[in-house]
Amino acid sequence: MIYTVTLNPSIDYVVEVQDLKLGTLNRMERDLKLPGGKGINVSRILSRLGAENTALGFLGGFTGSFIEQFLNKESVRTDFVQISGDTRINIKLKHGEETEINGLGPKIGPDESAALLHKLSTLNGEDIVVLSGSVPPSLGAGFYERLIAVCEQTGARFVIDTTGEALLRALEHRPLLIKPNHHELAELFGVTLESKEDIITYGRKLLEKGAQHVLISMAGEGAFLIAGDKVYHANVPSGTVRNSVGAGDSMIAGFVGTLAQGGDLLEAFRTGVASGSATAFSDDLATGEKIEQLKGQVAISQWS
Ligand SMILES: Nc1ncnc2c1ncn2[C@@H]1O[C@H](COP(=O)(O)OP(=O)(O)O)[C@@H](O)[C@H]1O
Ligand SMILES: O=P(O)(O)OC[C@H]1O[C@](O)(COP(=O)(O)O)[C@@H](O)[C@@H]1O
Repeated sequence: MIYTVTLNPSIDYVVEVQDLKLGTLNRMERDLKLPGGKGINVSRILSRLGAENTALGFLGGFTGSFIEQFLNKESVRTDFVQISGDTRINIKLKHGEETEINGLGPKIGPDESAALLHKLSTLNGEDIVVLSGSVPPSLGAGFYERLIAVCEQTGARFVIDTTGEALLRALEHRPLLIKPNHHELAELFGVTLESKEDIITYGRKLLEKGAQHVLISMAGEGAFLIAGDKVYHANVPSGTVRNSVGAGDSMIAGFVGTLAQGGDLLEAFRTGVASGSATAFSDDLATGEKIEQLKGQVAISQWS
């Protein structure tokens, strides 16, 4: 079973405004309320791809109820720890470009965090845990390491989608997969990446530091998969971008979901890229049909 962990879920409030003017009244062209948070996005796509999974994490307040009800309507299995605080709202402002304003998230108490750790302690070596998204400040930056320690005790493999120090610290625990985009890769090493060769050089360093598989996504520029001594490149299908929120999570879901269902590495890479692009071309996350439709347009070549 795949378990996604969203420590800091969100209602993604997608708002479209023409000619945004700060400091004055603007009226929305359209708005959309969606369940969000990286792990939840992963679970929604996994379910649409037919990959069995359970969404874990923290939910609370009226915002948490909205998310739980939305996921249940989509038959996404959930087992969230109910908390006293309100789950946050993240604003996704579309005004020609995309501006995101993400909330900090609610306070998580010690009993609440202990309840999540207990849920993870019941897993086993057949399971995959996807740790994804920001950590609410009250849990502390080291909380991902506590979750990883539980995975190591149970034998569950883990995927982590976070950035900076938390990602670097996770590498020595041999994550099954990490997926920084090329900007996050540059920030990780404090360098400017001038070429695709630079991206590969630094992507390989993540493998040397312990990651078993490294996906480097580059938005509309395609993606690299680095595994063992091989590097593969995929182009992205053509299409019109409608909402790229959740594209990275969709890519992770496509990759992990395919592996979990017995697909090989390149099939997983293909499905991951198709899932990311299909979401970018959708208002909400991609449907399974749209992902299948785009898979045929993903060309993969061995880079080295
Ligand atoms: N503009 C785009 N055109 C086509 N596909 C896209 C676009 N933006 C994202 N995608 C797809 O989503 C994947 C992940 O997107 P990216 O923006 O790199 O991740 P993240 O959301 O983690 O930053 C890409 O590899 C690609 O498959
Ligand atoms: O676009 P991505 O990176 O795939 O993730 C989008 C998700 O991440 C979020 O922006 C949350 O990100 P953080 O957890 O890093 O705050 C959600 O609002 C949204 O659903």
